[in-house]
Amino acid sequence: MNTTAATSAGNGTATRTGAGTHAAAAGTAGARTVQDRASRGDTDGAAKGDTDGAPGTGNDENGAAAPQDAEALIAGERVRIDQLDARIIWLVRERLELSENIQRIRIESGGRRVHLSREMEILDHYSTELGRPGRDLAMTLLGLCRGQ
Ligand SMILES: C=C(O[C@@H]1C=C(C(=O)O)C=C[C@H]1O)C(=O)O
Repeated sequence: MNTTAATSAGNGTATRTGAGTHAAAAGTAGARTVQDRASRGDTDGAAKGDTDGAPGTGNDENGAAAPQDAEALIAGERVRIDQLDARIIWLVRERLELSENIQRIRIESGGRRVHLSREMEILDHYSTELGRPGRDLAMTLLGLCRGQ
C-alpha cells in the first residue's frame, strides 16, 4: 500500500508539502470579503470616493467603491482566489492518489477498477451540495481519478 496516502487517510495529516502553507495563508486572512475590507476602511485612498456623507467608507451613495479602490480590492481578493485554487489543486491530487490506491487494491484482489454504486453516491453528494454544476464537477473528478 502507498504509505503516503494511508497516512493521510488515517489521521488527516497532510503529507504533501505546500498545502499547509496555503491553508495558513488563507486561514489567517482577517477580512473575509470585499465588503469586510471596505467597511473596515482597509483600502488605500478610501476617502476619495466618499460622496455619501458617511466619513471613511470610501463608497458612493450606492455602496460602490471608487474605481481606483475597486481595482485594489479586486487585486487583493484575487490573491486569495489564487491561494484557494492552489489548495483545491493540492486536494485534487491527494484525492487522485487515494483513489488510485483503492482501485489498485481492488484490481489486485480480483475486482474491477470502477465501482458504480460508489460513484453514484459521490455524484449525489456533489449534486445535493452544489446542484447540476456540482454533479458535473464530480463527473470530472471521477474521470480524472480513474484515468478516463
Ligand atoms: C476509489 C474508488 O474506486 C473508483 C474511484 C472512485 C473515486 O475516485 O471516488 C469511486 C469509485 C470507483 O469507481 C472506490 O471504490 O472508492
